[in-house]
Amino acid sequence: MAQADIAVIGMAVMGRNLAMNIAEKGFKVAVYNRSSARTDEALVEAGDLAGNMIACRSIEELVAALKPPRALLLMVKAGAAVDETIAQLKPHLAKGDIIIDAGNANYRDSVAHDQALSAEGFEFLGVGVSGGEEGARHGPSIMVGGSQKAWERVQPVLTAIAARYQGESCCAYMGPAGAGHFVKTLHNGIEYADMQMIAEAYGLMRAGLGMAPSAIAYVFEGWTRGPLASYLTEITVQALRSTDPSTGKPLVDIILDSAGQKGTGRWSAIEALDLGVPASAIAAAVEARGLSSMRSLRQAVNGALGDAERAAIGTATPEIIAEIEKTLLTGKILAYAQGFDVLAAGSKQFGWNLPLAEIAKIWRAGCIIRSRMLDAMSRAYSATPAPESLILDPDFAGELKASLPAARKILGLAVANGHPVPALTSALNYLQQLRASRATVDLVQAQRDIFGAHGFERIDQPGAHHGPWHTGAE
Ligand SMILES: NC(=O)C1=CN([C@@H]2O[C@H](COP(=O)(O)OP(=O)(O)OC[C@H]3O[C@@H](n4cnc5c(N)ncnc54)[C@H](OP(=O)(O)O)[C@@H]3O)[C@@H](O)[C@H]2O)C=CC1
Ligand SMILES: O=C(CO)[C@H](O)[C@H](O)COP(=O)(O)O
Repeated sequence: MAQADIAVIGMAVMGRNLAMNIAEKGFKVAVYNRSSARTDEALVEAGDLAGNMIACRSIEELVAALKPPRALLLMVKAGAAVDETIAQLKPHLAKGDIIIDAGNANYRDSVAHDQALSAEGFEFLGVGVSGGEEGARHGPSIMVGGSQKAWERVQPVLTAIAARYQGESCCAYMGPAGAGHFVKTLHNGIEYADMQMIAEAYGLMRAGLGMAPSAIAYVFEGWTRGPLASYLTEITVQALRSTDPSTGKPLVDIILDSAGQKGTGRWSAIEALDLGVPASAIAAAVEARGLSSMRSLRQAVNGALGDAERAAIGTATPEIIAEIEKTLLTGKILAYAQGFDVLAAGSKQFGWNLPLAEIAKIWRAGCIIRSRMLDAMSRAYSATPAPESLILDPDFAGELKASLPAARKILGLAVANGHPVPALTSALNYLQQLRASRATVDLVQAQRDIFGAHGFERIDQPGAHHGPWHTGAE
């Protein structure tokens, strides 16, 4: 009998935890996985919650279990798995049924799915979900894109299962299809930058100040009570306090220094480039992960040029630690500013009218980049008119002004002493370029005109100009 409010397809980490979350909120959820063993495991793991779950072992069974119009939430691998699942579902669905892709899809795929499915009479939602396993189980941040009608149908479920920040649900409608996954992609781009900059600050304390992981954990723990308070700061403490049971060494020292990535960070950097918006801190973080995985090249360069001599940048005094905190704060504000600039540009380009203040609000809890700073960001974007950049919000401008001298000093020391700090320096250079009263591209314009007659504007006369360029010697 059709009795389930929603289906979840994909019983891996995210899907099974979302299903338990849905069941816990009092909804009936039909669950299905390509291989049934995972469905069985999910039901066992659900314990008492299994009473609100209907295990289905075929697509036919799944579709029959759902109340019309049927809502089917896919939580499978992004890309081909989504395409294949949609193709398998379609013959069994009726017009008006809703397919929800809640994985980390590329927003372009969501736009294409929406077009194809709506032409056949189905509804589509592209939904970004962030929070990992814990978030999926107890409250993720949820970014919805797609048809309004479909959103209204599933809003009670999605709003109920999302995280709450001071009583407000961290689930919101972002705009038409594509908007939800675009916002999730930029969430992950910011996530990459934040994580990389934390790792660079760690590197400065470890190799630059000679501190042990446990001592650095203590520093990060202090930072969880200040402006850097965030989930990522908290899990950094957890990571640095962990010990490898088999060797007794800090676990972080046992982990291969080669980072994985599934694509969302790279997509953020690509979208930023496509939209012509600088997102240098995000791009640097993506490149740092890519470079970390080029192990044979790294070894070859190390062998050819010798080990990088990472010299001390000082001793671990409270003063220098406070300066590193300010450096990280500077980088973090700028990375978020860049991420929001890409969102604003995408919104304009695609006519989405993305709610920037709302985005900052629903990122305050549940998601991986949840942080104290996002509350101030939601306030900043609630202003009328909204600031052109977060850097121009008086509170963030004040924070940057106060932190900038420390960031310059620390990053100067880092570069001079051989410490790689690509994301932090990218962020700082971005700001230094933005605030320079005169950029050095006057010379670039001169070069373009000399080799390509591209012309230039003068500061004292309107119109396009060429040369005259000096020729001959001296
Ligand atoms: N893990 C995380 O922290 C987060 C993940 N996400 C996103 O959520 C989605 C699910 O993530 P996660 O739970 O980690 O699982 P995975 O990304 O590891 O995907 C595994 C699931 O996909 C199914 N699957 C794979 N290929 C196919 C296919 N061709 N047809 C049908 N089903 C297929 C698997 O079924 P089977 O068991 O039969 O192989 C399984 O249910 C992904 O898009 C991911 O990027 C989003 C936020 C956080
Ligand atoms: O979406 C997420 C969190 O928000 C996922 O954890 C995602 O897999 C992280 O990306 P990557 O695997 O590329 O580090």
